[in-house]
Amino acid sequence: MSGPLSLREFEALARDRLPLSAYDYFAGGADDEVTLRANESAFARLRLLPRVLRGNAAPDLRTSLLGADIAMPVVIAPTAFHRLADPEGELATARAAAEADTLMIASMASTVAVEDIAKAGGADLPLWFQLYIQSDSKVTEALVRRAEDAGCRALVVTVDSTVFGRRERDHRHGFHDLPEGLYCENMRGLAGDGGVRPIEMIRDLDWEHVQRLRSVTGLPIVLKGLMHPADAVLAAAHGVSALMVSNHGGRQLDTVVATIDAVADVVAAVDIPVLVDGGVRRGTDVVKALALGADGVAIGRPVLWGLAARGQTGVAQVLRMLRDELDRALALCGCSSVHDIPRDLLREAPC
Ligand SMILES: Cc1cc2nc3c(=O)[nH]c(=O)nc-3n(C[C@H](O)[C@H](O)[C@H](O)COP(=O)(O)O)c2cc1C
Ligand SMILES: O=C(O)C(=O)c1ccccc1
Repeated sequence: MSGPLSLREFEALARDRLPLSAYDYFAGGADDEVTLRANESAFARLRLLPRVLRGNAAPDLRTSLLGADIAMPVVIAPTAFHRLADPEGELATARAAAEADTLMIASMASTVAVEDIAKAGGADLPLWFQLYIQSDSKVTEALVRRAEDAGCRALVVTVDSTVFGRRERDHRHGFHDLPEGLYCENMRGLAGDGGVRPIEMIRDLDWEHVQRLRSVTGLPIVLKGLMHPADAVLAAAHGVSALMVSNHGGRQLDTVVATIDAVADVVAAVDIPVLVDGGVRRGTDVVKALALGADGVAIGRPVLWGLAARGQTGVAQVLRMLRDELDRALALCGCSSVHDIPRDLLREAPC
C-alpha cells in the first residue's frame, strides 16, 4: 500500500481517523456551503496556457513575505483547535512548518499557547499571530503583548467574522465547544477570575479598531478576510502592511465569491503584498494565484488533514507535496521562478 498521493487522499485518511463531529467541524462551511465548494471549483475553471522551450531547468520557489524568507509562497493559514486533530496539536504543526521552511499563522483559538507554539517552531520559524479584536481594548492589548513577547512577527486581524457563521454540520452534531480538557490557551488568564476567557466576535468592528491597534503595537498588521477592492484601498490608507483575500474557507458568509475570483481586483487596487486562501489543493492552484498577482497563498484544511492523518509527519508531507507539485507545475509552464508567472498563462474555461 502506498501512502497518500495527493492532498485529497490526506483528507480521506483524516476522515477515517477523526470522530465525525471533528471531521465535520474542520471540513464544513456556512449554510449551503456554496462558497466552500466554489473556492475549489473556481480553480478548476481557470485553465493554464503553458509556454515551452524556455530552458528553465530548476524553478526558484523561494520568496519573502514582510521580511520573512521562506522556501515557497505557501504558508499555513490560522485554524483553530489543532489538538482536535492530534494530541500534539499546534506543536506538531509548528515543527512541520519549520521543517518545511515556511511561515505559520497561529490562530488566536489555538489549543496550545502561542509561546509554546513559538518554542516548538524554533527561532527561525516566522510566526504570525491571528487576532480577533475583542470588545474590551485591554483584553485585545493583552493578546497583542502576548503575541509580541512570544516573538510573533505580524498580527493577522480577521475582519470577516463580526458574528459566527452558521455551520449546520456543527448544529447537527451539537458541536459548539471544545471537549473536556482542551482550551483556547491564549485566552487563559484573561477572564475576570483568571480563567479562560471566551473568544468574542464583535459586530461593531470598524476602521477605528484598526487605527487603535496600530497605535498600540509596532508589529505589521495584516487584514484577513477582505474581498472588496474598495476595502483594500481603505486598508492601505490605514497603514495596513499586507492583505489576505479570504472568505474564511466558506465558513462565514455563504455565497461570497470564490477567493481566486476576487484576488486580481484587490491586487490591482493596492501596492502592498496580497495573500489569498481558500480551496488551494494543488501546485497548479498556487501557480494560478500567483499569475493573478498574489504574493502567496495560505492553506487551512489540508494542514488539518495532514495533522489528523499522521501528526507532524503528515503536515510535513502535505507541505512537501504542494512544494513538489508547485515545482513540477512551474517547470511544465516554462516559468523560471515564482516571481515570473505571467497573467497570460491563464484562460477561463469556456463553460
Ligand atoms: C477548522 C477551521 C478553523 C479555522 N479557524 C480560524 C481561526 O481561528 N481564525 C481565522 O482567522 N481563520 C480560521 N479559519 C479560516 C482559515 O484561516 C482559512 O481562511 C481557510 O481555512 C482557507 O481555506 P481552506 O481551508 O480551503 O484552505 C479556519 C478554517 C477552518 C477550516
Ligand atoms: O471555526 C472557525 O472558523 C473560527 O474561526 C473560530 C473562531 C473562534 C473560535 C474558534 C474557531
